[in-house]
Amino acid sequence: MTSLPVAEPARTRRAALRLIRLDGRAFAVMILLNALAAAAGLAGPWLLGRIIDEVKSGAGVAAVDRLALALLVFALVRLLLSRYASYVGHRFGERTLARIREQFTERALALPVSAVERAGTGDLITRGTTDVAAVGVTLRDAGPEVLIAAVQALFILGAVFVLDPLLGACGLLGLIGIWFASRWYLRRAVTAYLAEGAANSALAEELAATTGGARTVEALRLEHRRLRSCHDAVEECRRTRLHTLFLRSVLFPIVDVSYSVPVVAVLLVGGTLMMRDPSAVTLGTVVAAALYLRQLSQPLDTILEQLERLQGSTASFARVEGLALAPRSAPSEAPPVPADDRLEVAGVRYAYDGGPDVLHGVDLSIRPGERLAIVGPSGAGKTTLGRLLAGMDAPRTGSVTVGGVPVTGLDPDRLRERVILVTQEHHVFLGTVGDNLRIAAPEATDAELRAALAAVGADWVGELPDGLGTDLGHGAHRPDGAQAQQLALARVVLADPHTLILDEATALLDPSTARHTERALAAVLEGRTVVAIAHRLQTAHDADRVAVMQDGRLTELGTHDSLVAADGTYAALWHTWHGVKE
Ligand SMILES: Nc1ncnc2c1ncn2[C@@H]1O[C@H](COP(=O)(O)OP(=O)(O)OP(=O)(O)O)[C@@H](O)[C@H]1O
Repeated sequence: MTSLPVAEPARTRRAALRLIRLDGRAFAVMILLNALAAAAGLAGPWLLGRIIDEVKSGAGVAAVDRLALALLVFALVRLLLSRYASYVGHRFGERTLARIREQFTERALALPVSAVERAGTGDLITRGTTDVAAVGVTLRDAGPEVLIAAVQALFILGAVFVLDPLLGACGLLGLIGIWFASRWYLRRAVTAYLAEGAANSALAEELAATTGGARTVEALRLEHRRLRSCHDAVEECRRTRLHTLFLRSVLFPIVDVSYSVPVVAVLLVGGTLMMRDPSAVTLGTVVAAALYLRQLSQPLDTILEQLERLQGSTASFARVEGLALAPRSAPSEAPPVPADDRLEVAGVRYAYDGGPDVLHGVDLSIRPGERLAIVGPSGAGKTTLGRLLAGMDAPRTGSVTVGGVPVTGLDPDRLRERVILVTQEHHVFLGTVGDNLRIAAPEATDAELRAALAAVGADWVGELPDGLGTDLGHGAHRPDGAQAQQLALARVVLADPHTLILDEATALLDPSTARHTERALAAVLEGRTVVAIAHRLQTAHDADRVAVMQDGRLTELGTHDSLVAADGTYAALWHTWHGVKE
């Protein structure tokens, strides 16, 4: 399985800056308001210092009252400013998250089917849900909180330096412990938390597999083996959790002690200075500086707490942004128009994900209106050729063209009008019956939808409470396998392609469903070019021509009768199958 790309750090940074620029005004207002709130917060300790000095110098109650009132006013101003700042910040976060979601949906829809198939839909879903949500939380909470805390910490340190540069230097020196401890921690935390997350996922997977397959486990007496693997998974969870706990148990005590160090240093140095020369520094200044440094623990705590989250969501954002690096399916400018409906395969070689070639130079010309069956042993390359014919993948070398134009060069709408691959997977989308059908023909009228449903024998739609307007899916009408297939085939009728690539759509169905589908299919095939990847030789017998594939090569091509007469591989297959039938 090949994962979808992940953006490298420089690209992730550029994308983040682009998002900020798109809502630059709100971002600037948020920063400004936070800075003002932080500045208002600085008044508290300074005013307290002033009160102490006023009391010491014997000033009256009125002076102290004035300072106390100012203290109250600044506290109120700070509260209002920071409230408004977080309101602006949250709005900025939600708008940006909406932008990321829209961009993600756009990019996901532009991905070629082959890229999603190779990465597994799980990867795309995790990026679209867990990763986008993690980025959202960061944008709304962690990001602004860290910014606010950083501004506050800077202002507080600045204030101590303004009060007295020597006391400021003492405060700064006291913080060195935090700097080293957090660097030590952050270097190890990412891997440790990733390992813990992976161990949790593995345990969940083990438990789900054991409970989901309980009957099989019981029938095959696998209890001991399952218990052992669950036990191993639990043990790994414990081990990784203990490691992250150890990291925290080192960091937090050091940080807690380090918060007190600058305060103690300021009190010691300030006290010594005062005793030596009372005019050098006042008691109020020393107390204010100590209070400031005490206040510093709050923003620093926030920064440390959120840094981890920021690291996690940076990884998430790199995965979300990585989608931009995936190949896009639709060609952008002036898509070419096919001259006619002839499908040509010329010198096609194909390899999955840089592996060995599984098609080794296939040439095939399919006439409009013809029915061609492709047969061959399992792994011969029939499905791969079918996917290339339907434009779901491009050949490594050689070409697959319709009317002279490469099928992968057609835009999706035009390709849908030309070639459609019909497989056994029939997805029913959330929405009404009409919505499910209009995917293939957005402009179709209700009458056209009904005609398509009638063509595939989907009479059941007429009996639904709201007909075409009936909701399908959870909590609404849930179509069974046969009905889902009829909807898929009605979509094909509506798209009206001239060529159908049929991956033996009925081969894996139960007999009653298969009967229904075969009737519907016969109606759909009428008047079209059909390339059937045949698992049953009856399909080959009924076709105009049969192509035999072996080991990625087209080894025989001709009518059923001529191939039987030629007495080659097809004849042998036919006789074996016929023999088995009789
Ligand atoms: N997604 C994939 N990744 C890597 N190799 C693949 C993939 N799908 C098919 N192959 C390989 O390509 C070769 C051709 O497979 P393909 O499915 O086209 O054969 P097939 O004739 O359709 O077989 P079957 O009748 O079993 O469906 C096989 O060797 C198969 O293992």
